[in-house]
Amino acid sequence: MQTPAHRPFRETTLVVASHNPGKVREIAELLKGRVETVRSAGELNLPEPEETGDTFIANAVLKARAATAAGHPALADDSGLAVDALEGAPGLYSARWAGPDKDFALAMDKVRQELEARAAEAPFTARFVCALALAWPDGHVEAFEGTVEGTLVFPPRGDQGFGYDPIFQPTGHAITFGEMDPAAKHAMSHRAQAFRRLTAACFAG
Ligand SMILES: O=P(O)(O)OP(=O)(O)OP(=O)(O)OC[C@H]1O[C@@H](n2cnc3c(O)ncnc32)[C@H](O)[C@@H]1O
Ligand SMILES: [Mg+2]
Repeated sequence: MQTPAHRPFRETTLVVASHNPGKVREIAELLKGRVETVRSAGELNLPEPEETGDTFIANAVLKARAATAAGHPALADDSGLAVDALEGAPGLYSARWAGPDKDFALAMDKVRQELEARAAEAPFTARFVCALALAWPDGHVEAFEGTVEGTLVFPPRGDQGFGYDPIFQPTGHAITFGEMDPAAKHAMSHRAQAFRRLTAACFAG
């Protein structure tokens, strides 16, 4: 059986369909040298669509498709933290656990409280998952997923990165993503893994 061909990205402008400045920064870094002009959804005043999908891929696809309204291809990221002892929570609700003020100190503490409520014992194994969707204005979509395994540590450590980074210690490392140099995080993160798949398929030459 023939594997379906991926559509190469040949345009000059790409919209990063995210309203999270931490993500936009990481994605722009990962796209460096591959795209001439990168615009963000926020800068184009694109609305933040409701994330009604029941998978990371479904949400990434709906965010990417919504952002093609500006007439350019758009790249969206839907990601989250899945904790084994919490049956995969917060998962798709990772952003929502931070509440309307996007307070991640609160969200990380909620994770700690939920683990305590279940009398879960360390090591608290978890993974970050990232789905990337690249959509074109004609409706074509390419989507890829990446993960990184690790354990959770409390109290949170480090002020690099964003979101749940200060409690996530990737397997094989003694520091959290919050303590890690951004370049080191980019070399191993769930986002970097998904990016590797995306670039091999759509930015290969
Ligand atoms: O939907 P957009 O506009 O892209 O921004 P968002 O912050 O709402 O993003 P998601 O819906 O994908 O929610 C994912 C949440 O998971 C967390 N997350 C994802 N990747 C992360 C990373 O690399 N480090 C720490 N936390 C991460 C972070 O808190 C995000 O807010
Ligand atoms: Mg979101």
